[in-house]
Amino acid sequence: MTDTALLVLEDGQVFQGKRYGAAGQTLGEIVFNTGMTGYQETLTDPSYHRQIVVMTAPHIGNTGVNDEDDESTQIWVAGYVVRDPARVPSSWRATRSLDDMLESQGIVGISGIDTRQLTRILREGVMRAGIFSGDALADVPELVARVKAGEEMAGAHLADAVSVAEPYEIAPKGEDLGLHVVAVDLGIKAMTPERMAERGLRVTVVPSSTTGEQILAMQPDGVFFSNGPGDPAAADRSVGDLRKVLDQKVPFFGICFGNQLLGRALGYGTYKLPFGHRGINQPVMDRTTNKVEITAHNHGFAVDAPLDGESDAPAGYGRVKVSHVCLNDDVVEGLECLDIPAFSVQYHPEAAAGPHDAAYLFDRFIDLMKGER
Ligand SMILES: NC(=O)CC[C@H](N)C(=O)O
Repeated sequence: MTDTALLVLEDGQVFQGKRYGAAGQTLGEIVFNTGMTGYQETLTDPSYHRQIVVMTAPHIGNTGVNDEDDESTQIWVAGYVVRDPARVPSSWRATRSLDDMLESQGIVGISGIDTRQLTRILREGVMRAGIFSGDALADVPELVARVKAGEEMAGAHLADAVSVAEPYEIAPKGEDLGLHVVAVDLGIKAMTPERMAERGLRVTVVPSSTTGEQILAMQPDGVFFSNGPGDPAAADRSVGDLRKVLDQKVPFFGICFGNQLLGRALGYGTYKLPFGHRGINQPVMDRTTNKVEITAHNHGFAVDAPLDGESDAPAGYGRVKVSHVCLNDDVVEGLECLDIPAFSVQYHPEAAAGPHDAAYLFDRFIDLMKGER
């Protein structure tokens, strides 16, 4: 079987490379990630469901993969595009090569791509794409037609496809603060409840289908909505569940998709960014302390809320402040409610992978639950 693979963009542009991971066909929205490290966490982040991920860092796989850094039980990216994969992985933590991990989970990838040129194209706007190798190769017009028949990310509701089937509990590690958080899994990364447990919280992770009433019946001290794939505009059910929590003034914290859902629950709109933020090197201003933090991002949508001053939540939850802003493009990166105990960020304080600058947000959640804000 030939090792040739083709990456085909919806606008008809074609890149030729070599099979990386499994051979076959995959379709998805093609997006780029600017992280220099953390490929294992990226691959297993459920928010990448249905996306083909291009790594802008040229060398991928250098440290192989290990048994500790998965952010969920499987790889979620739809396909993987790299420039120069490591031939010999080297790390004392590695248990296998990245190529092996991709292949064993049937993830179709491509290597040898000029990812710099590709990223310049995607900065004009993300689009649908496909990777084809082995038996899936065909002539280019046929492959473009398959790509165009693929699903769009706008309008996609994907949280239920990645969420857990049954609730599970994570016990506090170290000192028990006696506080219980119900964390709704819309595509949660493993490190998020872990960061809470490390601070002494008891966390019950529940499926995305858990209703607002069911959440409240657990009498939580705080409610958390996780990151997750898909278009927040298609998540009306979760917005309704969240409003039930906000109505009862139960302390709330949201990350990424959870931030977009808080935005929607407050009555703001969301919109699709031209190419999104993905990587572990994104500058964000915390407008409460005026400190700049370097943060981990993975989002293609954002909340449309007034940047300056306080605004009245259109859905009637009192005053809201945009608490964090991305310094690259002024995109809303955090919301803080001033009259109800709720806040959220668009980025990833759990930092897996990524810098730990934003870990204080978990402490803010604890303060909110203790009524100390
Ligand atoms: N990581 C996330 O939660 C992503 C949220 C949403 N799917 C987006 O792309 O913006």
